[in-house]
Amino acid sequence: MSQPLATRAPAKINLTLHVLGRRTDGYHELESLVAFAEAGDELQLVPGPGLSLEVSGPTAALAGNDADNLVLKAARLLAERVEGLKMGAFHLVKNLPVAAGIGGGSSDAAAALRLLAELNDLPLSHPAMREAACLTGADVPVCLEPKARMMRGIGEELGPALALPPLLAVLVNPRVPVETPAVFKAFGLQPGQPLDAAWHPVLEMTSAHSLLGNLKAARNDLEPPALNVQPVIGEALELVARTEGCRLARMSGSGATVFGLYEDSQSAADAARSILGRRPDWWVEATRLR
Ligand SMILES: C[C@](O)(CO)[C@H](O)COP(=O)(O)OP(=O)(O)OC[C@H]1O[C@@H](n2ccc(N)nc2=O)[C@H](O)[C@@H]1O
Ligand SMILES: Nc1ncnc2c1ncn2[C@@H]1O[C@H](COP(=O)(O)OP(=O)(O)OP(=O)(O)O)[C@@H](O)[C@H]1O
Repeated sequence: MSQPLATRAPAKINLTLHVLGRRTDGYHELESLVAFAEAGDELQLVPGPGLSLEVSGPTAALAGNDADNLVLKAARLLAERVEGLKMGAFHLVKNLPVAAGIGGGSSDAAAALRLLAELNDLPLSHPAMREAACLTGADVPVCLEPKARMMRGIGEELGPALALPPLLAVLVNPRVPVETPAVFKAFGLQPGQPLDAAWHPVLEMTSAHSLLGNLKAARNDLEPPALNVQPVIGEALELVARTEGCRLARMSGSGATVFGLYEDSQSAADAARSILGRRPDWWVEATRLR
């Protein structure tokens, strides 16, 4: 039997997210500074005939039918574009909350593409790889090489990888799923409607302190509509903002996950402990962002 290949599918965090308008096809033009956490799912591929998926882990039951899993969708889309693509049996260990604004399914799909690239000696920059990523979902391209960068368009325009200063975060999810289309709908733009919301920062990467200054001047435009869809997000934001040493509390993606940023790992660890003390049933992770 061939050796299994393995990779981690880290949570995606939208440090900023500005909506620039709605295209006539209904999708929204975005501008987002994206980073990645240490927390994530784990994906393994045992090379062999055919394509299959087994899912286990704490949040496996919430991820829907295996047949509809984005891991299989991405693999099929790549197989349609690369003749004789070698595949195999995927095993996904699902740790991340589902429908949580941290791109769990997208990161899993991107991880599947990375493993197939490795197995087939394909570069990640191969056009078939990029196409399969875009067609799987808007957040998949940025997850393909999970490093901090600017993301534009509907998610397909990626800036160069950025070396972030140490950013210590706490991720908090109230374990309430929030569906992305419902939040975009609540944002309320008509197809074809532009918005004047561009954010062209000169990112200050020399220290966490200076980058935090940039981040504070930005927003997540999906926060107000997500709060309408799921008011518990407001509670999570308040709880995080009130922790000792919290420099910024914001929602990621379309929610409901909220992150707090801290200048040192002790403050982040203390904040995570304090939030979990108050909400023992919530998902809370202290993590560095890259
Ligand atoms: C909000 C973000 O998480 C920010 O990173 C992403 O834009 C969402 O990415 P995603 O979940 O991978 O999105 P998809 O699965 O491709 O699309 C789900 C739905 O979200 C809406 N959608 C998504 C991305 C985008 N730029 N504009 C949209 O309007 C569309 O209604 C679409 O039907
Ligand atoms: N591998 C997967 N992990 C999680 N959900 C999956 C997966 N494959 C398909 N799904 C489906 O995708 C939907 C969105 O789940 P996901 O966790 O990716 O959302 P999200 O974190 O809000 O994503 P995003 O931040 O990209 O909007 C769920 O309703 C789920 O049924």
